[in-house]
Amino acid sequence: MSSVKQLVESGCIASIPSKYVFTRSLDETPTLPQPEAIIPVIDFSLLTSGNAEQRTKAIKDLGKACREWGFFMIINHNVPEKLMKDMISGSQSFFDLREEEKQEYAGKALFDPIRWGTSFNATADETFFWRDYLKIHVHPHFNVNALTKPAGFSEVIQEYCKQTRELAGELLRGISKSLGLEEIYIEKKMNKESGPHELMAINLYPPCPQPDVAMGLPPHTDHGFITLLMQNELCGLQVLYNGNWVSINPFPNSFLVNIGDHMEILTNGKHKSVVHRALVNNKATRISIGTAHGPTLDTVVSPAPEFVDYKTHPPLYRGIKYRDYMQLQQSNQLNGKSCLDRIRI
Ligand SMILES: O=C(O)CCC(=O)C(=O)O
Ligand SMILES: [Fe+2]
Repeated sequence: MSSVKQLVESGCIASIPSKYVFTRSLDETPTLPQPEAIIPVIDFSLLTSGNAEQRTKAIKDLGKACREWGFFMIINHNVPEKLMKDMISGSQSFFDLREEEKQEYAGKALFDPIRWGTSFNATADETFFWRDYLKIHVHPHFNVNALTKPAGFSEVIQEYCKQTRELAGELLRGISKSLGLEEIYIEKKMNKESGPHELMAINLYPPCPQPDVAMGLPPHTDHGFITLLMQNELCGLQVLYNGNWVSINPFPNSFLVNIGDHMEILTNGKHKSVVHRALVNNKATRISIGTAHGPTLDTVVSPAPEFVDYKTHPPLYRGIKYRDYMQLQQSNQLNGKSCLDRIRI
């Protein structure tokens, strides 16, 4: 396997190999000029505020962001800035290891604990994406000894996951409340007691000589209930909003949150998963770190009774085990909402 990083470092390439040329359709969805799309910003300190009025307002805003965008930014959270920076520098150091050192994690299967690779599914992708990745199943079982290099990175990941798990839990409780349900409704559906599943994807997008021709990650939605995403200072993420691409320029020290397919399934389409993609640039390496928070692998997620009315709003999706859904996504091309479409009734 040749990584994009190795390709870039192997010499001065002026144009990208043909297998990376991503054909954009002629009726390409337009990208909105910046000031026209103000993405929702949720102040986490208000969501957890002791002031009932402030909390109620934050929960209402959260519900609106989930309904209208399926995407929002979180500010004033409790995850230390240094920990987020250490995640970025640890990730960079991992990808900077010699290719032979990373090979230990190459060619692994979807449910192997740690997997290093390139594109999305390099054995099946017709077009390669300009992205290398490190994927780690960080919960419920994360073996700190499984990732020995770079030194100390495992411990940083472990602490980061502990902190972001709390953040995700608070968001899921807020989303449950915003849906008029008991606070722990979604967490119960995740089988929280037996340890919900968390898959972390660390994405590395090296500088690309032809950024308009290549694609970091094509339009897709994420599996799981929500994904928490952070990045280094380089932008590239776009989300689909009202038929337009919106470029996301997050505030420093913030998190981005996507609604995933399992939230859409559970709420029978009330909260829709958001289509997003990652563009590349020709200036510097972009790193993003996304963690999908889903139920336990054996949980079957289906539309919950609270969102189903057999006369007016019957179930829109058939129930499927989280494990099988991930497998379904992995074994097909990453393409918009095509995975969710496979279980649509
Ligand atoms: O790099 C990004 O901003 C998005 C990454 C992403 O969508 C993913 O890992 O699923
Ligand atoms: Fe994604």
